[in-house]
Amino acid sequence: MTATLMDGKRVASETLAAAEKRVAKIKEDTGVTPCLATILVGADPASITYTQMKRRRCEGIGMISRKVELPEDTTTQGLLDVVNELGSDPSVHGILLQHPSPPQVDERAAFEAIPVGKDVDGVTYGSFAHMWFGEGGFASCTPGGIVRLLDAYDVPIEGKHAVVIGRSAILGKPMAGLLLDRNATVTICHSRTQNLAEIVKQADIVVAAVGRAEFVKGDWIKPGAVVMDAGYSDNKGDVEFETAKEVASLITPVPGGVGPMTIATLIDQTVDAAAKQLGVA
Ligand SMILES: Nc1nc2c(c(=O)[nH]1)N[C@@H](CN(C=O)c1ccc(C(=O)N[C@@H](CCC(=O)O)C(=O)O)cc1)CN2
Repeated sequence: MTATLMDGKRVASETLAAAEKRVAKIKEDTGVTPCLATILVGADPASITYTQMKRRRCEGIGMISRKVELPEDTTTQGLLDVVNELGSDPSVHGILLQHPSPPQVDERAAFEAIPVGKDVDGVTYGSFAHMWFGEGGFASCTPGGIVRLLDAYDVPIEGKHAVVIGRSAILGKPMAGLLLDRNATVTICHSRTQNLAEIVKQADIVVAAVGRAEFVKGDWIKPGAVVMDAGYSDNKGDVEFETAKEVASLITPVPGGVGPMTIATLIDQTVDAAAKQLGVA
């Protein structure tokens, strides 16, 4: 069997096309243009690329992108001042703080300064709690994008065994919560899990979010399983793609799979936030 590739680029551009129509309608109804503020602290090359991509996608669908770039030596208080100002600015509907921040910054404190209604990146305790309790709220963007991609390919989730490899706050943990909310039976594994290969072998849906290139081997995959690869380091996935694609039924490539869905989800959630704040939801 050779797997069908899940085209995240195509699904992301469909999501953005639908968001563009909603942006035009919001402008027509309210005279206000939805705005996402992106905050980048320091000059990590990958983070520069990702924030540029986010801003371009915003502008490409007629939204305003407010660019905030802070120096590498920014203090926690300096960052909090910026986040608080954006949080109380009614012309800003969503706030994204690019992760990772430099080590001297208390990134958690900065995330928590984002008002939940503007947390379109789904990084605050409040957003996580809403999601975990199945009460909606903004999803962390990569897990949210993965669920959207599964839906776009009509992958059944309910009752299926989903194995999530990775337990980070913006990836593995929210991924497990979103799949649980869709009635999957979820197992969370990580780099210290014993018998990892045997557990992955039982999965109908595998989400690789461990942050290590080609960590998940093709011979761990059950024939016919759906493989979602959330890895993004140096355009290499967390799954050994060449061997896994011979066993899986559906698989995401890197690049062109989950990555584009992360950004499309961020933009779509910003449009949701703007509509809600402007009373046209
Ligand atoms: N505040 C956040 N920080 C980070 C997040 C996040 O969701 N919120 N996720 C990652 C990085 N990331 C977004 O920020 C991200 C990574 C990769 C891609 C992507 O589209 N990759 C492309 C290839 C990119 C290229 O051509 O260079 C792909 O997979 O096709 C989007 C977003 C960490 N930080």
